[in-house]
Amino acid sequence: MTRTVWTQLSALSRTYRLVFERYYNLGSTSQRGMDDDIASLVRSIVPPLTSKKHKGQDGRIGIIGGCQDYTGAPYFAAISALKVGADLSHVFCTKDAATVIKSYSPELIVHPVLDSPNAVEEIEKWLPRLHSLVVGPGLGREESLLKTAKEVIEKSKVRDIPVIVDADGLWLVTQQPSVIQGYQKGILTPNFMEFTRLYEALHHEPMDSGDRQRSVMQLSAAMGNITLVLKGEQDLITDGSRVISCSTEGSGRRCGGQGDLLSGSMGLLAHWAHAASAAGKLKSVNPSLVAAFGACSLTRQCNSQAFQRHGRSTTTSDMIHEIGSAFKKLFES
Ligand SMILES: NC(=O)C1=CN([C@@H]2O[C@H](COP(=O)(O)OP(=O)(O)OC[C@H]3O[C@@H](n4cnc5c(N)ncnc54)[C@H](OP(=O)(O)O)[C@@H]3O)[C@@H](O)[C@H]2O)[C@@H](O)CC1
Ligand SMILES: Nc1ncnc2c1ncn2[C@@H]1O[C@H](COP(=O)(O)OP(=O)(O)OP(=O)(O)O)[C@@H](O)[C@H]1O
Repeated sequence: MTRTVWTQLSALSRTYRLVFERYYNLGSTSQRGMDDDIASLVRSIVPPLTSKKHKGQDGRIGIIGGCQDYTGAPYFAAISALKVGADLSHVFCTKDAATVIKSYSPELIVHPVLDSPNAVEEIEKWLPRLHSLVVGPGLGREESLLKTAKEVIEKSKVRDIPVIVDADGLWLVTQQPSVIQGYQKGILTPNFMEFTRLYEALHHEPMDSGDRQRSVMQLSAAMGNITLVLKGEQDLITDGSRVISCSTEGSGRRCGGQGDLLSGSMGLLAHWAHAASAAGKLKSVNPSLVAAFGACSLTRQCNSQAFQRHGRSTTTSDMIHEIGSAFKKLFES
């Protein structure tokens, strides 16, 4: 193990250090142990279900996305947050997408404001009530919508709200990295295509796709050590100082919308992780890494369970049906 790695490890809590020592010392055979150890950190952030709480205390999540072309993506993200355990899930979308999204689910609170002339003010009104924000699922790439998303991210940073940036939100970050650069409660969740675009925009040279671990570390560092999840056969999760991989068994099924399940559930887990950290329950661990690992393993477990039932016909809706039992298996057993 290199000196730099040891130096980084010395700053970590005993629990966290043991996790990484095990990983480095035992090599690939320790992946299972590593997964178990991080899963136990995820378990520690899950708020207990008690009769002492009122509606809203376990999470109020906002999704910025949903336009004429894409209504499924914000729905998948918002309903996933609810199914993981959020109390309220809000979608801020364009006017023509709103009725469609409402018709999918009476559980969601849908605001048809994203293309209104005072969109930022309309959304800002809700920010004090929101615990975290997911920006991008089904947002589209229209200039005015991206400008609104940018201003909402700026306002969320001022309020110190965790912000997950996915899909078209990553298109925005590729054009203007400074919108989220260095924000420690920000998490980016690119697929390989989105990652490559962002990498090349930041580094002004083609990426070496043969060494993804190095590339994710480099991109996170260039983004001010923001947490980054490169999705793929293995999900690579980093905050620029270390890489955790999540390879919970999924399936060969790659239907659209799985990334929305991931970002929606990560929105809630990021809130739980930062709240646990602020309460001293998650010491010396980057809460964003714990949230990211939790959401990746959950998504993949849902994929595996849905595939066992539906095989080739598995869709994201089938995966969403599995959230309850997958979560229980991973984090409550
Ligand atoms: N039901 C709905 O409403 C859904 C709506 N959605 C929403 O759609 C919007 C656009 O999102 P997007 O990801 O489709 O757009 P974009 O970045 O142009 O990528 C497309 C190109 O990238 C490539 N590609 C993708 N993955 C790759 C990989 N791993 N490795 C390599 N290449 C890869 C692929 O290339 P191809 O294979 O076609 O050559 C493809 O051409 C966004 O708002 C999102 O939220 C989705 O959430 C789905 C469900
Ligand atoms: N080759 C793979 N093997 C196993 N799991 C994968 C693979 N590729 C992606 N995944 C899982 O699927 C989830 C979504 O990743 P994906 O690459 O489909 O995102 P996306 O393209 O952004 O999705 P969306 O269709 O919602 O836009 C991730 O949690 C990841 O773990």
